[in-house]
Amino acid sequence: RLSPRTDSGGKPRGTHLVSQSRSRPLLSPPLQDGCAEAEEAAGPGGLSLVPPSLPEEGRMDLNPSFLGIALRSLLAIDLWLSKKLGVCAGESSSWGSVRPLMKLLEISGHGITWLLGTLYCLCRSDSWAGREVLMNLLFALLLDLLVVALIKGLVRRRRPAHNQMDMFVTLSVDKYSFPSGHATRASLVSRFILKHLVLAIPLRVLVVLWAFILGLSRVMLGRHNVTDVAFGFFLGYMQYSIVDYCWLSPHNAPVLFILWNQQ
Ligand SMILES: CC(C)=CCC/C(C)=C/CC/C(C)=C/COP(=O)(O)O
Repeated sequence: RLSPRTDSGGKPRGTHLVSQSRSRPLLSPPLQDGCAEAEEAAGPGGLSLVPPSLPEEGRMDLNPSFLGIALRSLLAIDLWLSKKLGVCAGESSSWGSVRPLMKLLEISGHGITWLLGTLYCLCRSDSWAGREVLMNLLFALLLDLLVVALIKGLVRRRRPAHNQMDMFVTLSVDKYSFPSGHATRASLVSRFILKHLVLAIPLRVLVVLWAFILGLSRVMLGRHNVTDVAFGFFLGYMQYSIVDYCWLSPHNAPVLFILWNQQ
């Protein structure tokens, strides 16, 4: 049933759907007391104009904002595309045979791999310059874990239904999918490497390719929706700017470097 939406002065502002049934609403929560009269006034099952006494919960807006429509459309496209691209989500999926390779890629971008690798290199490093870069990489990785955990805990977006939760070592917030921690790490680390390591062009291309394929593999494995990965890339890129801005050096963080030197 359609009824006019009114402002506080009783002037019509838009149109709402009102539930047909009082006991079991079709599109909205149960109608409250004030709505009963509105239903009576509407008569049996027709299009009608009712008085402005409907509570907000009993209405469904039929003229949402442009932003609302755009966001809903984006979400629908995101879910549709993510499902289509989730070709390695299970062994029986169309690309199920490449799943082990995708899981290998997953480990290459895992937090533990990068933390342990950086700590190992830090222990082996015998130059101040090397130690400075690695100390900042460690800081970047920890910052990334913290930021991603905070956002995942706040947003609480569920992982896609077709995902199998068989990931290598996860934190409790990793049951959520927005943003992709692998994507943030991939873009943060690759930007870091490109800035601080002197590499030949083919190796630089390989670093960018690794980050891109790692992001894509998250969707192909069914771990994430496309928007989780896209936002993850953006977030990781921005996180590097924070690391660059707060760059730790023996001048601004002498204690850190002296302590490490005594290990
Ligand atoms: C120091 C410390 C808290 C280490 C924890 C390392 C760890 C277990 C990180 C989890 C990495 C992970 C599985 C992230 C999830 O990635 P998504 O791409 O699936 O969001």
